[in-house]
Amino acid sequence: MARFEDLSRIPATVITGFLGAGKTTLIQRLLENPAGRRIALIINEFGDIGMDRLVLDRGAAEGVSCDIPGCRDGDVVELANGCICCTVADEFLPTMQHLIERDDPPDHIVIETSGLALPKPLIKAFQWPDVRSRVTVDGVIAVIDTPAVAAGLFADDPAAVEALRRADPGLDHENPLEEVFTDQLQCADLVMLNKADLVDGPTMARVKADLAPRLRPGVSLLATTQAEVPGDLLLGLGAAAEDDLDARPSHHDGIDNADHHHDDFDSLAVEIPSIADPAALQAGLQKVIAAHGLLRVKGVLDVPGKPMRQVVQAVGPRIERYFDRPWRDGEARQGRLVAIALTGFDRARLSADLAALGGAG
Ligand SMILES: Nc1nc2c(ncn2[C@@H]2O[C@H](COP(=O)(O)OP(=O)(O)OP(=O)(O)O)[C@@H](O)[C@H]2O)c(=O)[nH]1
Repeated sequence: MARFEDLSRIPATVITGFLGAGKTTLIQRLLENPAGRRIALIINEFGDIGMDRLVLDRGAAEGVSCDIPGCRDGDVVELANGCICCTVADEFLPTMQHLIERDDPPDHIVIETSGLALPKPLIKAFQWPDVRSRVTVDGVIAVIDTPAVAAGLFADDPAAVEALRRADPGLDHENPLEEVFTDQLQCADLVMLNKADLVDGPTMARVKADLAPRLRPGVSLLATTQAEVPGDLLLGLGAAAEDDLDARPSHHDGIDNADHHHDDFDSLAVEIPSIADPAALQAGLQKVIAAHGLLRVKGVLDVPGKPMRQVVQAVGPRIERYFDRPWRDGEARQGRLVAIALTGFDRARLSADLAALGGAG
């Protein structure tokens, strides 16, 4: 792949990847080690609730900055109205325009798409004349949850998928997870096989061998743990993806964005009272995740007597908890959990089950 810096335009890196694959982790790495670049970040959330801000916004004013060294006021912009590809005109383009017209424009723009977003409509937005003259898509990075892929989470009936693929990569899959996953793979300039620590060597080799034929020619697969990768490798790919859209097939080529299938997924948030025993909550959450088939849970907890808030992260059945930062002065110590699942779950029951976890601790 040609590497060049088009100095007349600001490079933008689009980070895609299914829910919980490690996109936010990658962004933390990039912001901590920006390789000398001033990076502006656009975050896109699924649903109304800014979940990633929970992780990234660790200290500063709401949604405008974070406390990672080098991150300036206004460098983090959050688009919280659902799928970025549906809000391009209303939210994304004005945000881009604002960033590039600043007196001190960033050296690089990083866009984290929601784990359920199809990347191609977003890249198409870079063809918008005002944006195209000032910004180029330097590269599309797909972050992959390797253990989830190894466990077959995204697989439809393999024979049917294979037949579809041979016939037309733009055809719908039966499984909406597979559909999002395939679109993200086919749009990528670089694929990170993240969570390498959770699979053994032969499994990683198998996933690599399975995915390689599904990528566009020349796209590399990179095994990573905690999205650890040199910033220089990610930023500066020089892909100019907006000029190359036809080579990136999508399930929704030729389909009006308004029609696309984000209604396959839904989110729900509940407030959780102070929790003295987060381990008990975790055990309960494990059961709720299994009972409702939740794809992703993220949130914060208030543990009485602790100055720090506790973050809860669940990707499928795997749950992580850690204290990330002190509650701020004047900040309500309010716990909350956000869950994402395939549409069709019993909202009332899930809501009750999650709320009941508040009694667990
Ligand atoms: N074991 C392991 N855990 C990881 C790795 N990378 C990320 N995680 C964990 O996986 C969870 C999800 O990571 P995120 O970076 O929030 O994932 P994301 O893609 O931004 O998730 P969404 O915002 O839901 O789309 C967190 O608990 C991370 O700590 C890794 O390489 N190994």
